[in-house]
Amino acid sequence: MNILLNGESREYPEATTVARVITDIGLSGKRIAVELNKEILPFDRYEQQTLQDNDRLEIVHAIGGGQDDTFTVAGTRFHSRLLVGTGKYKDLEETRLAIEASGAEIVTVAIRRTNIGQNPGEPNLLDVISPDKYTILPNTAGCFTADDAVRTCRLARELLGGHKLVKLEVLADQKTLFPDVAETYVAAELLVKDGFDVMVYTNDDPIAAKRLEDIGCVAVMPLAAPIGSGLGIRNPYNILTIVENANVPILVDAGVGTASDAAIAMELGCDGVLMNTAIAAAQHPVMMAEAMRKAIEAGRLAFLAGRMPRKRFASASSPIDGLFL
Ligand SMILES: CC(=O)[C@@H](O)[C@H](O)COP(=O)(O)O
Repeated sequence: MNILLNGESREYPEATTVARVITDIGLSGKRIAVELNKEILPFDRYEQQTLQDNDRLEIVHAIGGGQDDTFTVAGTRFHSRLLVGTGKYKDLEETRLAIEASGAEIVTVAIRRTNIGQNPGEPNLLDVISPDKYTILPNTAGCFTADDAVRTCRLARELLGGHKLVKLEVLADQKTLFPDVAETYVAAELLVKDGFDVMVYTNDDPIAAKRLEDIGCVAVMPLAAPIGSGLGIRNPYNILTIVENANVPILVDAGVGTASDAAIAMELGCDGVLMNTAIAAAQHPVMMAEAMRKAIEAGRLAFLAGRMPRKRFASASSPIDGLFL
């Protein structure tokens, strides 16, 4: 039988249990949580769970602030579930400090608006955000057609020496900056055929999200609200449906305004959140970057822990049943 362990295929000659896989990879005895086919099995509840052919098992070390709680995009594992942009900062030093405080490992760069080598002689973002330290995620912000977006990704690939991971966004109009989903499909198909690993920005529409996954995108990134609006998650039920249907990482992208918005995205089961304005436009960007890092970790842990069911009526916090009064 075959299982997918943290995104990698693993063969077993016969049916096996989660406990056996954990022993095989040297983690027995540790307090961990696992995700089986997107469902969290916290702590010790997975032990005797028998795996089926093609089950997807993610190992999640939840204890200790998510130190080893990783997610995988295009075969690379990342510890930080917070992805950040580089626009709207006062200067490059503030950009550097905020990104450092965010703990982000993936940093997105608008190729049409940021110099990463295409304008020699001008300040180069890569001098402060080094590709040796961060995974640079070129994005196609400012592209309104599939052709433009594909051309921009190819330019990024040249500038970054064969880099395959890109964030595709094809926008429909200046006022809303909502994605043009039809053009996004076309661009995604062309880029996937051309060998790119495509993380794709889209509406909070479960049908569009699934279609982009089927096209071969390595991650799907539904908006929380319009880019730069800071309105937070407008449609949590759609985000939840997208997460439940997905076989690739789902990252909320755009419209987050403050730390609680980021935590809600994580509590809904998203794999991560990408944001820019909420940090860069805060009164204290570096402080907000740290708040966002903590919110992402707290939201993730709350998701793993599993929230209590909502109830319509009260139930006493200190039950007296069984007490002799
Ligand atoms: C930086 C980037 O890629 C933006 O296009 C992204 O969508 C972020 O949006 P916010 O600025 O609303 O966080």
